[in-house]
Amino acid sequence: MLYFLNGFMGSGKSYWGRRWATAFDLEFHDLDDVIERQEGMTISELFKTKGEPAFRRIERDALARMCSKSNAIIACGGGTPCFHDNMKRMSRAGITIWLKTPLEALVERLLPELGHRPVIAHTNADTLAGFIEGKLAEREPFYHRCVYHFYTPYLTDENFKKILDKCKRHS
Ligand SMILES: Nc1ncnc2c1ncn2[C@@H]1O[C@H](COP(=O)(O)OP(=O)(O)OP(=O)(O)O)[C@@H](O)[C@H]1O
Ligand SMILES: O=C(O)C1=C[C@@H](O)[C@@H](O)[C@H](O)C1
Ligand SMILES: [Mg+2]
Repeated sequence: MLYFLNGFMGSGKSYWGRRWATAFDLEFHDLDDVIERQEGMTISELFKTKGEPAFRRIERDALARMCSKSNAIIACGGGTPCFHDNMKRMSRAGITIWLKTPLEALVERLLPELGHRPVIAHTNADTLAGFIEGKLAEREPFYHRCVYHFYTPYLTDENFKKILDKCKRHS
């Protein structure tokens, strides 16, 4: 089975994905890392040199390739479910999970990282929270389409294990 972790930047997709893959013996793929390796540049450089629409096409194609894997956790990019037919594709290929994180935690985690995240690079300590709030309003309808919603302050390994066990019972 394939498990797709979705959610806003800084919600912990890479953190939990890596951790659960190790704990439950699954492959782990981080879509942003896959793209950076393939393109030979960072996501920030990709946004600068090719622009966001080109990045979104590269992201769509990388996701499509991930969908042919099995027994893996895929940590998606923060915008992945919001572009092209990515949400539909993930829903068809496996289990979609939304990692929902409070605004305050996102601000605290993202503030030191502005330089590595092109979507928020233009913000600062005064404008980041407002910008995230607006983006979340835009993106939550997509995240809501995930089958499972995990509120990250209370998240444990056991939450993911329950999904794994359910999938095993149904396979
Ligand atoms: N439960 C947690 N405990 C401690 N640190 C955490 C936890 N969840 C996330 N973090 C930390 O918060 C930061 C952001 O998490 P992470 O990089 O996993 O987010 P992401 O959802 O993959 O973001 P992006 O979409 O930008 O790739 C990292 O420094 C990570 O180590
Ligand atoms: O939220 C977003 O749109 C993004 C999140 C990151 O994971 C990267 O995929 C990229 O920086 C875009
Ligand atoms: Mg990540």
